[in-house]
Amino acid sequence: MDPATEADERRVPAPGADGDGPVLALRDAAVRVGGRTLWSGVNLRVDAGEFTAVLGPNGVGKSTLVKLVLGTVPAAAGDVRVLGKPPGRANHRIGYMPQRRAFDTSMRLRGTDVVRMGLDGDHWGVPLPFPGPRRRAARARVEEVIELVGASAYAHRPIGQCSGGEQQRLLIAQALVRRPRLLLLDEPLDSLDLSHQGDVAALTGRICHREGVAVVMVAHDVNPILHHLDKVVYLAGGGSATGTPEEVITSATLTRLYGTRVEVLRASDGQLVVVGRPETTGGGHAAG
Ligand SMILES: Nc1ncnc2c1ncn2[C@@H]1O[C@H](COP(=O)(O)OP(=O)(O)OP(=O)(O)O)[C@@H](O)[C@H]1O
Repeated sequence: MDPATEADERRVPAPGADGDGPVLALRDAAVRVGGRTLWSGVNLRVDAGEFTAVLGPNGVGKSTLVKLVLGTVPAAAGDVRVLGKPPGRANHRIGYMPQRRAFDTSMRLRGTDVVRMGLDGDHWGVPLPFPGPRRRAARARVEEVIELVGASAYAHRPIGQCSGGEQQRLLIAQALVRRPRLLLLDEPLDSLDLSHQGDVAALTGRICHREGVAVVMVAHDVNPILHHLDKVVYLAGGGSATGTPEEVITSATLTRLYGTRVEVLRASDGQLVVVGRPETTGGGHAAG
């Protein structure tokens, strides 16, 4: 970590302590990629300690919303603020876990090395030559965050030998190691079995609500995270709906967004099933 970054981190106030401004605010935002508008009119406010899901069908532009927040895709319209600044200016306070990161079974890097990379930035696998006290502080923070995500038992193993769920926990630890105020997770539940989905969802909910980190998670299926969520932004048909899951995942709202009759059913175990979405080929589909 360079000295400027370290100084920045010392200045990082407790969540909510630097005024009442939102961690993330989109007002009438739109994005264009490859010459076409993916979505427009998106409004979203995320505060410290709030867990928000970005939902919608494949290819609608969920990952692009994350890239907009990171400043790697520009807004075509509207206003976007991240910790009060234009996108890209506060990235050192954002923990980002991109979509579909998997490690080859032959990968020799240990889990602790992968977490440590969150501190070392671009120096993949080559720890920076920190002087003694900073090296000790870095090591302590890596251990702390590994404990926070419950990965102590396997963090010293080569990451290629960890299961998908274990790897996801270590990647969340990597995203958390610099004490971000905003955590952006792009489909972290993808390719996990149901039990691991539940574990990672609960872990994310705990980090968000107990540590005060704002979380924005792209999800294909809302059900594993439903009970932890404060808010959803549902993208479909070039538009969006934002609100609590109960407000947004309804037959009326999704019918309006998709422009065709869509029905939301609630199973006896509380799971949501969306029937009749345009890309749905079978009898039903988990909500998301
Ligand atoms: N740089 C680019 N140039 C052209 N098209 C792009 C670019 N980036 C993304 N797209 C297209 O924009 C659309 C939205 O992509 P995005 O990855 O945001 O969707 P998504 O909702 O996250 O999809 P999925 O659920 O399948 O991951 C896709 O059709 C994609 O091919």
